[in-house]
Amino acid sequence: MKSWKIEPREIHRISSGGKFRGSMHSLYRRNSQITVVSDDAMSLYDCRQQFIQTAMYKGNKVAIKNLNRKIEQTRSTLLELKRMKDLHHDHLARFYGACIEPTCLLIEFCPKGSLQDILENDQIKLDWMFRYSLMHDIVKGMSYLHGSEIRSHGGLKSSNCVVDSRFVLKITDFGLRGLRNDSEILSIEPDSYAYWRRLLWTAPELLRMSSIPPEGTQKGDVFSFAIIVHEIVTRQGPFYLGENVNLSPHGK
Ligand SMILES: Nc1nc2c(ncn2[C@@H]2O[C@H](COP(=O)(O)OP(=O)(O)OP(=O)(O)O)[C@@H](O)[C@H]2O)c(=O)[nH]1
Repeated sequence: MKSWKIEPREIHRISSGGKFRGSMHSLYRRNSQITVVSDDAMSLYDCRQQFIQTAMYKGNKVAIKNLNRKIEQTRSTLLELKRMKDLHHDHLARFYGACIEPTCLLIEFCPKGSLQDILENDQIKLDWMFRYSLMHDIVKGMSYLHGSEIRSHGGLKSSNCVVDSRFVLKITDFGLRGLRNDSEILSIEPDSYAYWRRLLWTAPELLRMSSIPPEGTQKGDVFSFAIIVHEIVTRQGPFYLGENVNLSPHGK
């Protein structure tokens, strides 16, 4: 039985996520604290979340990842879909399954947005305990992923770390690389800012390859993790080296 297979009638699409209310609230988790300074901060959050389509599936709010091509039901694809469906961990966004027509993947939706959104939003104050707990969540999720049959992520970056309603960080966008990659690459314009930006988390030894394996490597994931740790520490985006350091090729 294909436990991962989802029928279109089971997916109830919704246009936008819920709004957060309250002018100032603090949320606690494992001795750490995040302070959301104003309602505006959360409105900004909601705007950023429109990038991912959401739906209800069996009473769960899910993120929908549309694929531009058909799921070819080869032995290896079927095996990986089953592996993905069977993978359960507190720090990995759950894979609910795939729909054949229209072709899409259904993944656990985390309402607080991505780690990148949170770090870029200076209305949100993060104390050090909270920052450490975010790093720790990534370590736990990645360590489980590396020990699983999926073996590596290949696209770990701060926008692929999402935060749930209890402020637990979960890693998303892993596995099924063969299915996702074409759709993702096709939707990015070559030589655009987005095209180059996604490579900021890619390890140099992979960048040197003529064709980067979509599933990456475990060592490559460790490099990506280090970039994320730097982002969490500086809150200035990847590769920030201080006010007066310009890494641009045109910088003096
Ligand atoms: N709020 C929220 N945002 C999510 C969730 N999953 C993904 N996103 C965001 O939705 C946006 C689009 O995600 P994707 O379709 O995976 O694409 P991408 O991350 O831009 O591209 P790749 O990582 O290269 O696949 C990104 O900014 C993600 O951070 C989620 O569960 N909750």
